[in-house]
Amino acid sequence: MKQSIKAPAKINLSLDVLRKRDDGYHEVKMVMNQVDLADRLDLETRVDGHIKVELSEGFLPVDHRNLAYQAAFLLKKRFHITMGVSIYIHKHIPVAAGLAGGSSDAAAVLKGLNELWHVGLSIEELAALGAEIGSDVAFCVYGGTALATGRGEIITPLASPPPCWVILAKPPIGVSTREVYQRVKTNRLDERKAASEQVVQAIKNQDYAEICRNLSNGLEDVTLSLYPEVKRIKERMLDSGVDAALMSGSGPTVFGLVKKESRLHRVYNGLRGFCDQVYAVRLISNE
Ligand SMILES: C[C@@](CO)(OP(=O)(O)O)[C@H](O)COP(=O)(O)OP(=O)(O)OC[C@H]1O[C@@H](n2ccc(N)nc2=O)[C@H](O)[C@@H]1O
Ligand SMILES: Nc1ncnc2c1ncn2[C@@H]1O[C@H](COP(=O)(O)OP(=O)(O)O)[C@@H](O)[C@H]1O
Repeated sequence: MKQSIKAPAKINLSLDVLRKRDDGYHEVKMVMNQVDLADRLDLETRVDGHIKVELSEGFLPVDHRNLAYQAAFLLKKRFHITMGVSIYIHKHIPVAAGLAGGSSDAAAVLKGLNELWHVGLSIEELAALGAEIGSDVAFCVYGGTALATGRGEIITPLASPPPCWVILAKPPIGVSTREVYQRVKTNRLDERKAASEQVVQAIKNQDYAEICRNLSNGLEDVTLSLYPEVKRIKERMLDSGVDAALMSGSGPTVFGLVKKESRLHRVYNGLRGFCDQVYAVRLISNE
């Protein structure tokens, strides 16, 4: 049995780092939204019980270090599945970019194998399993737009924001999420607490301008000071005429929101001369 499934990237419209926890993670509050830049995964069941991962490009491990492999392995072990799976990942999302490409691959495998292996788990159960793989996987299982709390694994679905274009610019560096969290200054956390609430409210009101005014990421200062080229891309993005710009997750991808399609080409072309990986995509709406 075969299945082809999309694994979309995400952006963080807000990311409040509330406090450091005793388990080493940080308590966060984030508004996340998927965008239509996606990997595609072809899954095919195997009777020999093995899990095999192949990739369209050669820079990622295909063994237990691959998050797609981990998802299949976890489901197989937890539910004593005898079948195996071949997973072919057509990689389109830049890696270690703050776009949750790996997490989304893991979520797609969980959802795909839940059907192909007839496991019969609910979305909540799949998200709980996903959280064992990484903090962003639960959101990727739900998809669309959501508020994420805890270490990012407690998901409350939200209405979709008003439609707009999203320009993504990814500088040619990889960022360690762990390092960025380690460098966040905890004494500045409380004053940022309100940003996600404002974004949630603006989404409820379908107020695009208010969403733009409240974009905020508590990890941005850390990555911008470590990598000045990310700061330059954000400045360039703002100069090019986007409505608002912010770094996604731990970076280094910077995204800009653009309402008017007539402005999109100018923004896109302005950034293309400056950065090799630029994408013009849309927000994905909740079904
Ligand atoms: C920053 C965010 C925002 O959406 O995304 P990315 O930049 O990775 O896309 C996430 O919080 C990243 O989630 P994810 O990439 O799944 O992180 P994990 O694998 O769970 O954790 C990697 C490391 O980041 C740190 N970490 C992660 C999540 C969290 N709430 N607090 C943390 O301190 C921990 O040191 C952990 O060891
Ligand atoms: N299928 C996968 N796709 C992308 N990255 C993966 C995958 N499996 C494991 N990884 C590892 O996960 C880490 C985070 O990747 P990714 O999810 O793309 O970035 P981010 O967490 O910044 O959004 C990378 O260091 C990468 O080596």
